Amino acid sequence: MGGIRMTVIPVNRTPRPRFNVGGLRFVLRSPQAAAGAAILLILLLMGLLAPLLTRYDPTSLEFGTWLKPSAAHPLGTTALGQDILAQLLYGARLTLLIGFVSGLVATAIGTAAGIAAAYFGGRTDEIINTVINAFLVLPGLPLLIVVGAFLRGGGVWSIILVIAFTGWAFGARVLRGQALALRGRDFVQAAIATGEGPGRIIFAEMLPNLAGLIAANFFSTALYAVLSEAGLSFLGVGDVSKITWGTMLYWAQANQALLQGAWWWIVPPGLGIALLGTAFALLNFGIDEITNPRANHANKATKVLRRGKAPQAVAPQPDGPLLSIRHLDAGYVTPRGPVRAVRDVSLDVRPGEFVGLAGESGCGKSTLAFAATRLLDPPGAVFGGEAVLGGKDLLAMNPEELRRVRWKEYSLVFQASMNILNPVIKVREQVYDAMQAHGVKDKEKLEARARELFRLVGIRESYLDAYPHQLSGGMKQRVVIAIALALEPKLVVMDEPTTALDVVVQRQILQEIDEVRRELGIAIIFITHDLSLLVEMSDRIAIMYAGEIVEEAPAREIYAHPKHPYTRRLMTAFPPLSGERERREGIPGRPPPLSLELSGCPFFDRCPARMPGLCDVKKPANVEVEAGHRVACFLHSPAVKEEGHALASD
Ligand SMILES: Nc1ncnc2c1ncn2[C@@H]1O[C@H](COP(=O)(O)OP(=O)(O)OP(=O)(O)O)[C@@H](O)[C@H]1O
Repeated sequence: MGGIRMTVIPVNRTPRPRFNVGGLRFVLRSPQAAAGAAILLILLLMGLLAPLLTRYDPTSLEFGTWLKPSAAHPLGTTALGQDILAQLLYGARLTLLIGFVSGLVATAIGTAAGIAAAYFGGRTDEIINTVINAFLVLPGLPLLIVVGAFLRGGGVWSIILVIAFTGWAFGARVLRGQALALRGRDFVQAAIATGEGPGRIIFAEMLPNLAGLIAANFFSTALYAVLSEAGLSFLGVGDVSKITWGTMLYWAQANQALLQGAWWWIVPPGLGIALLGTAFALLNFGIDEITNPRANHANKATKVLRRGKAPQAVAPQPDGPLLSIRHLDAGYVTPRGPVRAVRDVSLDVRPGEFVGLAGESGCGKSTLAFAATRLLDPPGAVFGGEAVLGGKDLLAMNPEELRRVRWKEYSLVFQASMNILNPVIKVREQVYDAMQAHGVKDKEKLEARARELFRLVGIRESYLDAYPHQLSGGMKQRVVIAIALALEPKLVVMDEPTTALDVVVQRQILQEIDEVRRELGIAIIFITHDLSLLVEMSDRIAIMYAGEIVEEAPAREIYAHPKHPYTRRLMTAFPPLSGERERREGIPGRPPPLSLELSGCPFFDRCPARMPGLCDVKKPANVEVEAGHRVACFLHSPAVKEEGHALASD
């Protein structure tokens, strides 16, 4: 199915941050993050409480030189007679500031560049990617030294700028790669298809999924910043008049502390840098663990609890169709001309009715469903006709009118719908979102409705707290069905909603769907290849062939007395509802290409009962041959048949 798969069910998300990466709860949940945070906190406190932890001024030269560690100077003194403990404590301030601020600036640049490149693509991506690559191929240290030397004398802020300027590109590249993958995911495509703006998509859909990566990026850039500052200072390129752990190492080296055997001058700042690096690395791992729900949770057993509920009476079906499709023409605009996948199709769906749509692969079922619900994306196009839902022609609505009725009046579930669930957002919020987007704000109502929906589709309520990956495919599809039902639409279009699932789960879900629609009186258009399934479930079945509806009748009637030769062949191609399984015949031949215009019956070439000179010359009209039973075949329409014969003998 080209062009239509991105269109989805009514998930409308509100842009709110869903990650509280810094939350204490999260830190406590990951031992690594907890250890990293503890080390960082200690180093931070060292800097902040420096005046309380030492009574010495770090720049004071009043002590003896090269003093070994002692009670008066626990870490000894420098060659100039400064107290090393005081330098270590005060040095933590600038070291941490440079690490954090450079990390933040570089991460912000990298994130903005990476996401902008991935989201906007095309020229924007080309330009940003070229700049990223240019920065990546420039050797890091020489670049740092050159820019550092250039900005020398600019103080701490110039160091921060230098580090951020040279350190953003790696993060940008990683972010771009991830964001590109994310942009192709169904839930982002869904957001685009439902008309969400770039800001909302980037901040509400993409950023939460990239939060782990961005956090990891921040900590690795902060680590890079601390090491770069140490390196620059060590080489004397930084501002060596300031006290940082890097400049401490510079002065120790400049005074040949190692040759003097003054290890106490080198070890403390070296250890400080190593500890800070360890803290950032641990936080990095921990945050990955926290923000990546897959890594965080073992895949739990996803046993589905089904409730034993007696089916209730079918909702009364008042006269008049809920959906009336009239002379719908739709298909695809291709370089080789239009493909007419839906040809002059008319079909009514009454309130509460279960209408099955069957036919071989490629006959236009999905195109019909998507076109009629105005969800056909380019290159798909509606060429003509109307689709009147509750008195309003969907095909004539402006985008705003359409947005108001879509999802509230009708929704859609298709085979890959479960992929529209955002993997990093709990299921509860995704169910809430659909309702919130249409005005339900009261938390209690939202929760009660979410629970009710889960009960309806047969999922234990506790799974509202789960992330999508914790659910099996069947459960995810149930969640999507629950969301599609959230606003109690009058019509739900289901395009092979269970095909990707195993047979047992398929059955269970289909029974649930049937019960739900009976309970809520929702009309359903159900598309599947499985005709025997449709016969069991549907009130009415429409058979499509080569873009046309060739037969339409109550389910039992079409099963017991199929009239169109194609329907008959289709029935024999499927196993019977009961009795022994036997080998089934396929239908020989292929349907005609939908790019062709056909003058006669589209089944002519494969029809065992074809009447040359008639069926290939004139198109049989779709007429009601018995109450509620329509067929487009000369064999079953005497009047038309006579007319056709007259034509054939002309
Ligand atoms: N993007 C596209 N460009 C051109 N032709 C397309 C495109 N998408 C679908 N088609 C054609 O439209 C016709 C109808 O496709 P459609 O998917 O509606 O059939 P279907 O009956 O739903 O098939 P299936 O059961 O396999 O999903 C097919 O012949 C298909 O090749």
